[in-house]
Order: sequence, then structure tokens, then C-alpha cells
Amino acid sequence: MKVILIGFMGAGKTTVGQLLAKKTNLAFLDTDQLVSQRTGQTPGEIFATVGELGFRQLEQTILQENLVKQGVMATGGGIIELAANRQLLKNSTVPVIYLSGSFGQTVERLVKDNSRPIVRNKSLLELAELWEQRLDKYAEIATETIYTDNKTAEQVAEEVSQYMKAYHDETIENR
Ligand SMILES: Nc1ncnc2c1ncn2[C@@H]1O[C@H](COP(=O)(O)OP(=O)(O)OP(=O)(O)O)[C@@H](O)[C@H]1O
Ligand SMILES: O=C(O)C1=C[C@@H](O)[C@@H](O)[C@H](O)C1
Ligand SMILES: [Mg+2]
Repeated sequence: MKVILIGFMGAGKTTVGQLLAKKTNLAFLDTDQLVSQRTGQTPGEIFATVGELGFRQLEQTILQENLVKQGVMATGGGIIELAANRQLLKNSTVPVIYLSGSFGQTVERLVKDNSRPIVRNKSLLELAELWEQRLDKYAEIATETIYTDNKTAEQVAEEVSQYMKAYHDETIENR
């Protein structure tokens, strides 16, 4: 991968990733979409049939298989739940961008879309608890954090692309 986007559900990883892929002329890969392609089921259906752990195992296989490919990867919001995935991301040389923002603006995006099983099954308080539990895990593996509040997805994609250019130039200089 050339870049991997991580962050909570609704951070904009898929939306920004698609815009970024266009901008940089790279392939777009999304772990949620790849899991769905492999199983023929949505994340919601997979959660309902094999549970969250079953989904996480599929997600891990997809992450491992696709890390070596060239492109922009958007991950699922829970990719950081498994220690093995955090290790895979930490050990890779790919820049990992954490799309971060306030809980308020993130929830505003999520309530407009009822497709996420984790959001559907949780109260706002439980979602806030999950948010708290996950923050350190995103920060721990990120090579860069980009704050998304009050920015359009296009603006965020532009910031990530600037970061990729700087990262690439620095890597060449250090060779
Ligand atoms: N910067 C932004 N400003 C406003 N709305 C946004 C922004 N980024 C994304 N959105 C909207 O928020 C919603 C969630 O975005 P998206 O599906 O890209 O999130 P995600 O991080 O991929 O979530 P998940 O972890 O569930 O895959 C979409 O409706 C999208 O259009
Ligand atoms: O944050 C999560 O746990 C999830 C996020 C989505 O991207 C999907 O991967 C699924 O709905 C679970
Ligand atoms: Mg997504």
C-alpha cells in the first residue's frame, strides 16, 4: 500500500480514500468492501451470522493479503481491535493516517446511516465508551493524525495527499 487510512466509524476513511485514490491515480481498496466481496455478505450480515470475532478474522486475512499491493487502503473502524492487526500495521513501512475528529461531528455523520451493526446495536453512551477505548489504539499505530472536523472530505483528501508527497520525498532523501 502507499497509504492506509484508520479511524473510528464515520471518520471518512472510505469517502476520503476514494477521493485520494482518484487524486493520486492509485487503486482504491477498502477492507469492508473486500470482506463483503469475499463472503457475499455485508458487515451487518457477517456480524449476524458469525459474530464480531468471525468478522475480525476475515478482516485480518484481507488486511494481510492486501498490504503488499499498491494503492490507497481504507480500513474498517474496528481494524485496531485485534492486536495482530495493530502489529501488522505497526510493522509495515506504509504511512498509516489516522483520520481523527470530535465525537460530536463523527456521530452526526453516523446517525444518517443505519448500516453499521456496531452503531445499530449500541446506545450513544455505549458508542462513546467504545470511542474512548479505541482512541489510544488508533494513535498508537498512526504515523500521522489528520483532524477532520469542519473540513470537507475533499479538503481532507488534499491534506493526506500533501502528507504522502512529503513522506515519499523524505524516504527518497534518506536512501
Ligand atoms: N469530512 C467530511 N465532512 C462531512 N461528511 C463526511 C466527511 N467525510 C465523510 N463524510 C460522510 O460521513 C459518512 C461516513 O463516511 P465514511 O463511510 O467514509 O466513513 P468510514 O470512516 O469509512 O466509516 P467505517 O469505519 O464505518 O467504514 C458518509 O455519509 C460520508 O459522506
Ligand atoms: O468500527 C467497527 O467495528 C466497524 C466499522 C465498519 O467499518 C465495519 O468494519 C463494521 O461495521 C465494524
Ligand atoms: Mg468505510
